[in-house]
Formats: sequence, C-alpha cells, structure tokens
Amino acid sequence: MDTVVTRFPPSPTGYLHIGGARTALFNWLYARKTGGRFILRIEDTDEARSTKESVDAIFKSLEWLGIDWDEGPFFQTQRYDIYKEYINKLVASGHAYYCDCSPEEVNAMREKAKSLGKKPMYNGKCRELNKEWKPGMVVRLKAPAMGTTVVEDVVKGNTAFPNSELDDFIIQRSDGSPMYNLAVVVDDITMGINTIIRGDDHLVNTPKQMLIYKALEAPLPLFAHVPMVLGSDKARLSKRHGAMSVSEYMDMGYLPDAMLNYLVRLGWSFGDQEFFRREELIEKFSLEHIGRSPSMFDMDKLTAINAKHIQDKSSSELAPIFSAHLAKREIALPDTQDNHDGDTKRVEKIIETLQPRSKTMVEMADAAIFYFRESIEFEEKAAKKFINSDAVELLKLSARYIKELKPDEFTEKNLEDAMKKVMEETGLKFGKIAQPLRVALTGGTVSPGIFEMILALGQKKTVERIQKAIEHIQ
Ligand SMILES: Nc1ncnc2c1ncn2[C@@H]1O[C@H](COP(=O)(O)OP(=O)(O)OP(=O)(O)O)[C@@H](O)[C@H]1O
Ligand SMILES: [Zn+2]
Repeated sequence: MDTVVTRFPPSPTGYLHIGGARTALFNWLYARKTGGRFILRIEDTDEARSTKESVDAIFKSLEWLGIDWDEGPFFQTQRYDIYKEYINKLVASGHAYYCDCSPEEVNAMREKAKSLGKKPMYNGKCRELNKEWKPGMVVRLKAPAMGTTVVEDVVKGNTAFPNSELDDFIIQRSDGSPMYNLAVVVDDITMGINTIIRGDDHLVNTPKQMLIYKALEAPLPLFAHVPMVLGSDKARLSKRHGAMSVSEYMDMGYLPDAMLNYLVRLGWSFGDQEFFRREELIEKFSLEHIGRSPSMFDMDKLTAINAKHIQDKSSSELAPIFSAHLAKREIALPDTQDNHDGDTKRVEKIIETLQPRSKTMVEMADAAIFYFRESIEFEEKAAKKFINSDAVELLKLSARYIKELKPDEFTEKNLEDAMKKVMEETGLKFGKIAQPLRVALTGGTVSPGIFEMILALGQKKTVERIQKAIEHIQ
C-alpha cells in the first residue's frame, strides 16, 4: 500500500475536547504505526465563530499530548483560490452548474417535495439550463437521481444511502465561498490524504463527499468512522455541550501519556490490556480493533490510569511536571545554582516518596508542600495527640541520634539503627515513636514512609523540625 496519509481537521470554534482529541490520536497513531504522515488542517471557514485563541488552544493541547504533525497547519481560509479552481473544473466538466433560483423559489420546491411525502429538496430546475455565471449565483453539483451510494467503512461496514435522498447540493455559496463538503474533499485530494478517520457524526456527509470525489475522478480514501465519545449524561461531548478542554486535564495533574492511554482505550482495544506506554500504542494500534459502540467518558477510570502512569515513570521524568505544579503553589525549588546535582537528586527523592500514593500530579504537589516550607504548622488534632509531654523524651533522643550521623552516614540503614536505639531507651514500640515524629516533621499524621521521608527531607531540616516540636511542647 502507498504511504498512509491521515489528517486531523478541527474547527477553531473553541478548545479541543476529549472527543476531538481521541480522533486526532487515532489518526496520529495510525500514521506513526505505518510510517505514514499526519497532517493538521484548521477548518476555519466559519469566520464568525473561528478565533485565533481557539487555534492556539488546539495547538497547545496537541503539543501537550505529544501529537505532532508532519505537515501544516493549513488554514482553509487561505485556500479559497484552490477551492475556486476545483469548482470551476467541475462546472467545465459538466458535473456542476450555476443556479440563480431565489431562496423563496427553493423553499417552495422543498415544501412541494414534502407535500409529496419526499425529503425537502431542490428540484434541479437549473440543471440542464447551462446558465452563464452572474454575481450572486450559487454552484450546484449534479447528483444522481437514482441508485445508491454505499459508504464502505472499516469500522461500520457498509452503509447504503439512496441517491433519491440527495438533491443537487450547493458547493459554492452566492458570495463565492465554498461549502464545507467541497472544501474538505478538495483539501483531502490535494493533500494526498488516503485514510480518513473521523467521528461518525460525519457519516452523513460522506455520500455527498463521495459524489465530489467521483466528479473529480479522484480515488476514494479509506474511511473509518469512529463512534462518539459521550458525556456522563449520554449526550455526545461537544464544545457547545460544555465539554472540558484537554488542557484543563494538564492543570488537573494528568500526565499526557495517561491521557493518551485513556483516550485510546475509549474505543480501541487490544485483548484486555488496559495499560499502554506511548511506544507500545504506536506498535499495537490498528483500525481493525476500533469498537463499534459509543463510549462514555469516565473520570475515575482516567484517574486510575493516571496513577499507574505516575508509578511507571522515573522520578527524573516527572521532575519537570512536578516542579511546574509546585511553582503554582508559590514554592520555588531550592536554588540549584551552587549545588545543582544535589538538589536535583533531592527533588527526585521527594518524588519517589510520593509516587506510589499520588493519583495526579496535583495530589503529588500538594502532598509535597511540607518538604519545602520554612516552618511547618501542626494540625491541631495531630499536635494534641502526639506533640505533648509524653513525646519529649523520644523526640529529644531522635534528634540527638539523627544529628550525630555524619553526612555520608545519613542512610536508611543508619536511620533504622538510630530509631532502634530510641526504642530501646524509651521502651516504646516503633509505631509509638513514628507517629510523633511524623507530626513533628510534616505537621500531620499521613505521610510517606518515615525513613524515606527523612532521607528526602534532609538531615538538617529533620533535626530542626524535631527541635521546633520540642520547643512547641515546652
Ligand atoms: N464527542 C465526540 N466523540 C468523538 N469524536 C468527536 C466528538 N466530537 C467531535 N469529534 C470529532 O473530532 C473532530 C473535530 O471536530 P470539531 O473540531 O468539529 O469539534 P466538534 O466538537 O465537533 O465541534 P462542535 O462542538 O462545535 O460541534 C471530528 O473528526 C469530529 O468527528
Ligand atoms: Zn436554480
């Protein structure tokens, strides 16, 4: 087969939502898997609703997801000359004609068809009149009156549309602008697109588009119409319907790889495998395994997949995302100028303590705040229960034994030994020591494992915090 060429053609009338993103992803994956090309085209002919902000928002979301394009972005509004050229060709070859029937006339035709129990449609009055072009005329395509147009689709199988339900539809408006279906087909032909994967909301357009391909004597592309992504109310996700922008999930602490994994599973399967890394998706994706029924967006599932991807990543991969979320909490990471390596390692250590328990990067950043504070505040209940006179002795001993360690002795093993000594001298069990320490170090009773946390916090801060807790009691 020829090189696969796919495309994603959003209209910039809002941001990119989950449904559109999944369509983009399928096209991108298929191109990457087959070594083909993926083209981005902005369908901005609805000039009243299209905005530059939306274009930028779409780019931002695609970039965040790591969906990169090989060609484009092309803008339909910059291609009007090309559409005109093809419309002229269609008229010249006798496949299209000029029509000056007034809206009132066309309305009357539609009413008449309706009264005869037919679909409301234009009756072809100007079809054989060979009218010369005059300003204000529209161009109509000659559609066959009989027979059927069968859409052959990799996902849906064959769908037959009776031609009697298609009228000679307009391909160029009276103001000279191209109609949607004409522009799409001309773009797809001239851009060499041979594989069209799109939402099945477009299936109704496909017979019309097929007639245009035929009139232009262009080979048909492969069609894959994929079922819609629905919201929890079972209505299809759409901008107008208030679906969230993909980039909001970035702010909410989801990883792009998790989003990709979740999106692809909304409508595609590989046995019962749920977890996929990016490279694995490229390797395994296929059109054959796209499902036939619509799927519902489920935030809890996305979150569960996200937790798995957070665990799957190395701490150094997570570090830049983690830092970005911390920055929003006005926590600047320690000055890395003079001790770059040490601090990078420290951030990675901190991440490692939180990775197993964070479902999102937002959770991780929130849970990390205590590491960075100059001084911590104790939660009231926790302080009452654990930072009291009963704890003075164990805190003093802990501070002493941790402080005694030389920098190169500050290891998990030596910390365990230090705690053993505290246990022996106080006669307390480990749990009775760990909780007060935890509150002293974090302010609360929930934290990562005590030793890994102390290691990530650092020796100096650990000792300082324990001493502050002792002062607090006395
Ligand atoms: N809910 C959805 N599920 C799956 N695919 C969708 C969904 N909504 C749109 N798409 C697909 O995304 C692609 C881009 O669509 P487009 O930019 O027109 O967004 P849209 O959400 O359909 O716009 P609007 O909300 O204004 O109707 C098309 O292939 C379309 O079929
Ligand atoms: Zn007419």
